[in-house]
Amino acid sequence: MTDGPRKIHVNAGTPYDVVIGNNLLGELPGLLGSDVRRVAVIHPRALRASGDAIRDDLTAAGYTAHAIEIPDAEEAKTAEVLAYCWSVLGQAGFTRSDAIVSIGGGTTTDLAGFVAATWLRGVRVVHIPTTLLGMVDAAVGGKTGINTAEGKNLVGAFWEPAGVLCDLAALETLPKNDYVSGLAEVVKCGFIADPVILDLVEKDPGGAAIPAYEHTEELIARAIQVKADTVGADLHERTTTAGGAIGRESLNYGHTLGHAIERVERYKWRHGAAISIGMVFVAELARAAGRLDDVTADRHHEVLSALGLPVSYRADAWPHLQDAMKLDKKTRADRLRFVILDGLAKPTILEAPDPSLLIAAYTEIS
Ligand SMILES: NC(=O)c1ccc[n+]([C@@H]2O[C@H](COP(=O)([O-])OP(=O)(O)OC[C@H]3O[C@@H](n4cnc5c(N)ncnc54)[C@H](O)[C@@H]3O)[C@@H](O)[C@H]2O)c1
Ligand SMILES: O=C(O)C(=O)C[C@@H](O)[C@H](O)[C@H](O)COP(=O)(O)O
Ligand SMILES: [Zn+2]
Repeated sequence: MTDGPRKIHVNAGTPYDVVIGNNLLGELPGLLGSDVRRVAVIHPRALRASGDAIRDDLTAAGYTAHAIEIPDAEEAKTAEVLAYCWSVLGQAGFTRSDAIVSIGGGTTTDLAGFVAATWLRGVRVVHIPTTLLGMVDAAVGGKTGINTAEGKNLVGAFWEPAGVLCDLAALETLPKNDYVSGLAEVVKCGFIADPVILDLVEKDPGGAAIPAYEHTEELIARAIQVKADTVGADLHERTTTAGGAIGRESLNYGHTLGHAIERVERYKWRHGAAISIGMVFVAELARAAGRLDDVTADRHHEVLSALGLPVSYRADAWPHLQDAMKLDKKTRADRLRFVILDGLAKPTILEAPDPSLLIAAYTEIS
């Protein structure tokens, strides 16, 4: 008897499943539903062959299918690429009963999800993430959007997929630094909610850094479960209170500084590399604020650097980073708000920390 694919249910606004396994394309027509006639398959340049193959399968199954090629990586998350996709849909006569399929990494699912959210005010979308980061994070939970010159993900919408298909074979062609970048989000889930993830990575960090690791599927499933539970409880990121109860904002652990680094680097860095530094920074911030114990704070630097992720950044960049952090989505009025840990798996918000604490924390990582 062979094991079937694993399914993680996301009980958010419109419930759906994240399917993890191999050869999952047979599930696609069921997720598209019976009304759909036209399908646009949005893929990055690097996955042209996969995008074309899905388009051809859909055509053979009776759909009118189009492949829309977008740039690789962050170059896809722009207003120009968004407008290009809208024009293809318009020329192909896409109606509200038609659908988008995304196949690619988090940049593709973010862009394609936003295309789906905005075309005719919303059409069905199915994500087929092909990076580790896409599988464990970007394709799940309905955050979609693009970057602007002023900051990361500044324009977007919550738009949930009808389903997510994680074909593990896709990870075999992923460059190693892209795979390791995805591990940063996996480790994030370990720190904010599921420390077993940290144990599994620390057992053999060199092994964990490649998809053939014996615990890869468990790491992926655990990280998706953290994301599913979190967005299921607070889809629209509304429940965090000044009193310390924290909802979806916990998934932004390490992202306040991380997104600022991405902007300073003009979106040339991988997201996971930037948030790795961001997580070490907030661990130091929490330690400096007397909120986090030394063992847990040190563990950030240890586990992330053991995976080959960056844990420090240029000292002279601090003024630019401070500037970029002002536009973080968690900021309220002029008050910066950081997700920190009060202990392992105890995320909370540190509101408007004293500038001396911020400088102390940045000094530790620069
Ligand atoms: N919406 C969310 O909740 C959410 C969560 C986390 C991250 N994100 C976003 O995700 C983005 C990062 O995603 P990413 O790390 O997947 O990067 P990515 O989408 O840029 O993919 C990395 C590179 O790998 C290529 N690629 C993708 N799959 C491949 C495969 N199987 N084989 C070979 N090459 C492949 C891509 O074309 C790209 O060049 C960031 O923009 C980040 O902001 C969004
Ligand atoms: O899903 C969430 O919520 C997250 O914060 C997950 C993050 O890993 C992700 O990078 C997300 O895109 C960041 O969202 P943003 O609202 O800070 O742009
Ligand atoms: Zn992220």
